Amino acid sequence: MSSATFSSICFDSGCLWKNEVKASKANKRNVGKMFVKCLANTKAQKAEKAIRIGVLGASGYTGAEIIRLLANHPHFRITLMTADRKAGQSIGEVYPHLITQDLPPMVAINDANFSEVDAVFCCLPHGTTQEIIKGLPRSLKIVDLSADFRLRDVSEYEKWYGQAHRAQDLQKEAVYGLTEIWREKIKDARLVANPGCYPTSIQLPLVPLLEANLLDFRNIISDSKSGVSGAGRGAKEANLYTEIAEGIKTYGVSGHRHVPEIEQGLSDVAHTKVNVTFTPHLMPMSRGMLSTIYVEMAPGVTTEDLYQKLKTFYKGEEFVKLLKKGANPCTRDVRGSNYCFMNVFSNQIPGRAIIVSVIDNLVKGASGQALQNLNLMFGFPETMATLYSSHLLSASTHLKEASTKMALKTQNPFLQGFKEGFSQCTKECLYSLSFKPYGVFQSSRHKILCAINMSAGQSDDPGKTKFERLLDAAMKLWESTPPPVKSFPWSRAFDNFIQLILDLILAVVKYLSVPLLLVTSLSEMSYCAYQKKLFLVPVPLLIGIAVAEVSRQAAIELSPLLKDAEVPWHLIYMAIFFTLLKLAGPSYPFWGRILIPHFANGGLIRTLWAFLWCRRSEMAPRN
Ligand SMILES: NC(=O)C1=CN([C@@H]2O[C@H](COP(=O)(O)OP(=O)(O)OC[C@H]3O[C@@H](n4cnc5c(N)ncnc54)[C@H](OP(=O)(O)O)[C@@H]3O)[C@@H](O)[C@H]2O)C=CC1
Ligand SMILES: CC(=O)N[C@@H](CCC(=O)OP(=O)(O)O)C(=O)O
Repeated sequence: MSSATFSSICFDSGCLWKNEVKASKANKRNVGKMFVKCLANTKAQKAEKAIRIGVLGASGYTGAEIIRLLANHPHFRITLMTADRKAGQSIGEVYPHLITQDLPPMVAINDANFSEVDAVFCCLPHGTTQEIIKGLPRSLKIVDLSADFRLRDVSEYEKWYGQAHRAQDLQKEAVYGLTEIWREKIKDARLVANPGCYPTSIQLPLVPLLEANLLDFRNIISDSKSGVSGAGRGAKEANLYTEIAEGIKTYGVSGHRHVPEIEQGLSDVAHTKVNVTFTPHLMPMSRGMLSTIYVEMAPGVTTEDLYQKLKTFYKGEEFVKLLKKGANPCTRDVRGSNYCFMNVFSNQIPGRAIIVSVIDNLVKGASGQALQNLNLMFGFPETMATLYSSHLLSASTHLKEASTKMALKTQNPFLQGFKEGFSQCTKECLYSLSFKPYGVFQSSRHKILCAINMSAGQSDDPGKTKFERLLDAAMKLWESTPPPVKSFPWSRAFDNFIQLILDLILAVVKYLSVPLLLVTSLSEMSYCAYQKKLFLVPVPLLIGIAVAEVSRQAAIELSPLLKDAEVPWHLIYMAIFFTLLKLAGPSYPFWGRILIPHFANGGLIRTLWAFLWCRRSEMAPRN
């Protein structure tokens, strides 16, 4: 059951995109030689710069999710994929929804050439993973999705996983990858142990509360439910459709191997041994996870305190959202996305509260969080290729803050790209983010189409039938259009249009900035002349040029990627700084007015020179 359902969901979300790609392939054949050559060059340039990724266990569920997400990543390129039973097959044979991706065939792990990769996602069964990771070159960055490096105490590992740990040295090096909690450590890690899905859904709401001493750490109960894909794709009798459908069951009631992981994570932040009663349930659904957590509050603490704590703790987090009060988190709303939605409820028993969290076990519970982590390890924004608003229609009904953000993201792909690029660069400007309007638009459109398709296919929302009819009508209209209209490269034309507008803006800024700078400097010089200090002007001017040059070099030294970045954020910040300094000119005291505007002019001259004239323009369309 699980595999069939899973594949069909993946196919649902991928099929429109597949048609898009098919269409664009057909279009490509129609464009002139020059354009093809230009595209080929761009592709080659991109390939040259890309970070090469290996997906070990690509034929499994989490491997397939990594591949789906990486399709939208501007810097990671899959160059190696391994499988066991399915070695030798292409990814399209194993997962039809991934058929359009241009990827190498899967090879057996023993045939893998690890010199072809810079980093790996290890999506292998626990136990197997330790041996394999032990044999990998030390130059590789690794995100391990299995449980093999999650428990610091190797005797605990042996107790719960039934075998001795065979890579104890590596265990010491591993950093636990619950991104929102340990992101500073993850940034510097070489080996990240990605958390289990249940531990993710339980720790995300509890960590802030335990850290702030708001809970009684001896009295935590989590009743958690998982979709069947949590058990992997391997055939097991217990996971047959007939065994799962129309029923719910508990398993691992007296002890599940995620208990020590959850207790380790919670004890770390509570600074005392935390015990948890944890009961997992298997649900008749292919993906999704819900944890209902019963807690005893510390004396004097109220449900409102818990709500406010979570609200402040996760303020500004892209992937962890506290719902508005009273709203029930639902697995369907996070399906296919990297979100964790949560809420806090009061209980009629005084001193007790109930917390509910939901994730998609394959995304935030596995591959999405893994990609969030590898992004961090390479200094990229966590949201790169992980932003995927999954359930367009129902999410907005009760998600106050997140919904507006999501709506903005899905309805205005250009704004989404801009926001993603700008805010992340502001936050993490160590590395430049490729601000590629083409790629942003195309990948966002892919996301929208997937989201629309998923919503239309799976939603119980009343708007569904109306929406489906609308979609049908649009499809029919499209079908009846004459072939020349259909084969016209609409998407590329639109992309070119956007690029043209951006080029125009840049040209205007470029040629307007010179006269503006000249005119304003003249007025500043006339003030100096009036005060009989004109002879001093070259001094601050030259100092300004020198300071700008040193700052520019320092920024490139700190982050070499800035040199070839498509958006030179360091120069933009410098230009803003010098402009503000200059604008304040008339309000400076006497000597300030004589010296500072000319210093700013010097800085601006050097910055604009570097930005507008010296930089190689790489704004070429993404393939
Ligand atoms: N599923 C989930 O929700 C989550 C899973 N995880 C963890 O992630 C890891 C992968 O899980 P998942 O993708 O679900 O598992 P799957 O069973 O779906 O996939 C396992 C993958 O590993 C390959 N494989 C199996 N045995 C070997 C071996 N001896 N040597 C080399 N490759 C092998 C399989 O190849 P082939 O198919 O060709 O046999 C397949 O590609 C597991 O450790 C799991 O515990 C973590 C969080 C959530
Ligand atoms: C439904 C189901 O079987 N789920 C799995 C958990 C999946 C997961 O997170 O597993 P890892 O710890 O292995 O990474 C289980 O309970 O064992």
